Parts: sequence; structure tokens; C-alpha cells
Amino acid sequence: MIPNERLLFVSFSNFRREKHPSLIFGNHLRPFSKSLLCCNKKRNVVLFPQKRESVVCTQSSDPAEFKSSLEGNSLTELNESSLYSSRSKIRIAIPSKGDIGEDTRTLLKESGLEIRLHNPRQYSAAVRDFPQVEVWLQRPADIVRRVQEGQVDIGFVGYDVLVEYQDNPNSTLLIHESLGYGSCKLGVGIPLNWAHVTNMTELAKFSEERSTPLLITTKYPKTVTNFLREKGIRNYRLLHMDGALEAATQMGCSDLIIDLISSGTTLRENLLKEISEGTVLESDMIMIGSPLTLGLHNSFGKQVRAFARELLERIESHLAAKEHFSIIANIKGSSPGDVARKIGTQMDLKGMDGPTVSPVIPPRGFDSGMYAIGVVVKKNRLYKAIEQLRSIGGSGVCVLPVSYVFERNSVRWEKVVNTLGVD
Ligand SMILES: Nc1ncnc2c1ncn2[C@@H]1O[C@H](COP(=O)(O)OP(=O)(O)OP(=O)(O)O)[C@@H](O)[C@H]1O
Ligand SMILES: O=P(O)(O)OC[C@H]1O[C@H](OP(=O)(O)OP(=O)(O)O)[C@H](O)[C@@H]1O
Repeated sequence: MIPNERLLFVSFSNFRREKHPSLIFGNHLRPFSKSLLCCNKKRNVVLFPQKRESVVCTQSSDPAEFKSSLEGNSLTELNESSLYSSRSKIRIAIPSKGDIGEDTRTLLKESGLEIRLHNPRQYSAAVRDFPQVEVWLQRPADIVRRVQEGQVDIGFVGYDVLVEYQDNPNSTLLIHESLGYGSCKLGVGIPLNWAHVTNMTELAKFSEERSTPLLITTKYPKTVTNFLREKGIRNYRLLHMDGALEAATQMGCSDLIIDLISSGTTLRENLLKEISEGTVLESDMIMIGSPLTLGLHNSFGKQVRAFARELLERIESHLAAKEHFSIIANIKGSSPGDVARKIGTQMDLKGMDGPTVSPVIPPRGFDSGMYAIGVVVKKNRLYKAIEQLRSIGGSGVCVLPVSYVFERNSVRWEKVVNTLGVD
């Protein structure tokens, strides 16, 4: 029997249609996110794995009646594994097309996951050396939806898409907040000839003075509605376009647009300009996870977590490695400590955890007073580091690429585990 305090009684007539299910916990109502629920149609059971609580939903609107109907029934069979038993493979979803699709495949490959894609119309693929994993190629908005519903365990999307399509901030887990590609911002673009509008305050004033609402075209209605509310703009109407939004003002169907901006070229080419305070959000590609499956306490949950952790650490260490070079060089000194002290005086030679210093032993075996040092330096400081090495007597400097830089532990993963309340 599952003890009563771990049962949630859902009192609504149609779970699938209900937007905001009202839940009763013990005898108390409490807020609940529908996206954290996973419905087992047959048994009418849903699960809230984040807190190890089982959720039982009912057609009855009277929780007391429902509760009493459960008396004496063994609920132990309604466990997590029964809900996810239909799937044994771990699922990753990546964008199916465009630069972000290609860059995600490159990132995964460089992190050790080679996706076996044979043609552009293939929407699922295996991963070399990871037989327990399958990759699904999806449109960005669908990646957020599938991760939210627990049909996919890990997804790669732009932050902009996550903000627009997730039901609430708890319905997905943010595993890595910035993967370093797909960088852009969602921002306001107004006609170049609106000389009287240079910032959001002036735009708000302008919208109030008008007799007709401002026509604003965007692909991000939810995010934009929140932004306009924050900026005090009320007199507007949102219009939707799927792409090439920048054409909307010149076509005469919109007053301004709110769209993604990267270099700003598309805005300029279409006689639009940015305004100050007009940035809705800054976006980068991110890695997200499903709390529904990552939070499971069964063996599938453990398997998903082990893989998510490995993938995150591979990506983190690959991204850190991209920023660094490894340097080896020879330096004269009276002892390893003396050499380490000399290196320690140079800003760019401090390395990640200090230098490695080892004596160079010539063929005849006597003390040469020469030491080999190894240090990891920031790529953008390479030449400064070489100059500093030379200034303390460094010679024979070799610069090598770094493949991975693994830290002692992953702070991001610790955060994920804490959020989920799992080991
Ligand atoms: N100019 C850009 N520079 C960098 N990243 C961008 C740029 N435009 C879009 N992105 C990122 O790439 C993602 C996908 O962009 P894009 O607008 O091309 O998608 P799409 O193919 O039109 O998607 P869909 O048709 O499924 O809505 C965006 O959500 C954003 O995160
Ligand atoms: O500031 P820029 O560097 O010019 O980039 C901005 C453009 O890039 C994106 O469009 P995309 O090329 O994805 O085409 P779309 O409009 O069809 O989505 C975005 O929607 C802008 O139109």
C-alpha cells in the first residue's frame, strides 16, 4: 500500500482536457503543474516522480468519495516502472534542420557521440558506441513538448523556444544554459523612419496616443505578451507570421516586429532598427531534460540519469577544452619549487590547477638544472603566455590542443540532482 500522505487525488472530470488541474493533497488543495503529470490511459494513473509521489486521477469530482473507493485496494502495482515499461531506450532530441541542427550534431560528435544519419529525411538515428541511446530529429518547439511530456529524455533547443513553449519553469530541467552556438536575441524592430521612437518608453507613449492598436508581428506570442505587459504597452494587437517577419512592415501588414536578431543584417535590409530596452531575451542553444524520466526512481531512471550526466560532462569538458591549449616547455631552475614559483609570478601561466614540473634527466643521468613544465593556458592568451614563459627562461615551447578538460565534479549536474531530489 502506498501511504496516504504520498497520494495525490486529482479531482477533475477530464484530465487530458483540463488546463489547470486542481489537486488535493491529503485534505489540502495545492498548485500543480499538468506538465509534470504523465498519464497512463489504461489505469488512469499519473505520476509526479519529482517528489516520489504517486498521483491517482479520477473522473469523480468528489475527492472524499474517490478516496473511500480506494480503501483496501493495493496500489503497489501502480508504480513508476509500469508507466515507462514501454520504452527501454534513452531518447535525445535534436533540431532536424538548419544551422542549429548541424551545430548540435557537431557538438555531440566532438563530445564523443557520433550520430548515424544516412539521409536528411531520416528522423531517428542510432549513436555509435551508445547502443542504449536513440536520437530523434525534431522541430525546436516539438523538442520542448516531447521533453515536457517525458517522451524524450534530453533535448537541445534555443532558449527562446524553451521560454515560448514550456508550460512553466518546472516542466523541464535546464541542464546546460549556454552551449555556445545559436546565439541571438529576441528583440523589437521598428521602421527606420520612426525618428520619434528610440526606446520602449517612447514606444509605450506612442502606442497610447494612437487611435488604433499597434500591429506587432511575431512568432513568439507568449513571450512577447509578457514583455509588452512589463513595458506597459497595452494598445496593441499581435499578428503571427512563420518566417521572414522583417518583410511585414514594408508589406503594410504590421507596424513593427519582434523577432530574432543576430547580426542585425536582416533588420537593416528591411529598413528596420532596434531600440533601446527593446531586447526581450538573449538566447543560446541549451540542453534540457525531462523531470518525468530523469526523476524516476526505477532502473530506467537511473540509466537515464547516468547517461545524462555522462553527456553533460562530455559536453562541458569539450567546451572547456576548446578554450584552452596545453603548453610544454623547458625552464632552468634550482629546484621544482623554484621553477613553480617563477611560473606563479606570471599571470597567464598559473594554469587551471598550477603547473606540472618535472626534472629533465640528460642521457648521462646528472642534474642538468633543467625542468619540463606543463601548463594549460587560455587560447586567447596564448601569445602572452609564451612571452611570459620566455621572460622566465622558457625554451623549446610546444603548444598542443586539448581534447577534454574534466573538472573534479560537475556543478551543473549537482544542480540537476538537487532539483530532482534523487541520488
Ligand atoms: N540569425 C540567427 N542566428 C543565430 N541563431 C538563430 C538565428 N535565428 C534563429 N536562431 C536560433 O535557431 C533557432 C531556430 O531558428 P529558425 O527561426 O531558423 O527556426 P525555424 O526553422 O524557422 O523553426 P520552425 O520553422 O520550426 O519554427 C531559433 O529558435 C534560435 O534559437
Ligand atoms: O540578424 P540576422 O543575422 O540577420 O539574423 C536574423 C534572422 O535570422 C532568423 O531568420 P532565419 O534565417 O532563420 O529565417 P526565418 O525568418 O525564415 O526563420 C531570424 O528570424 C531573422 O530573420
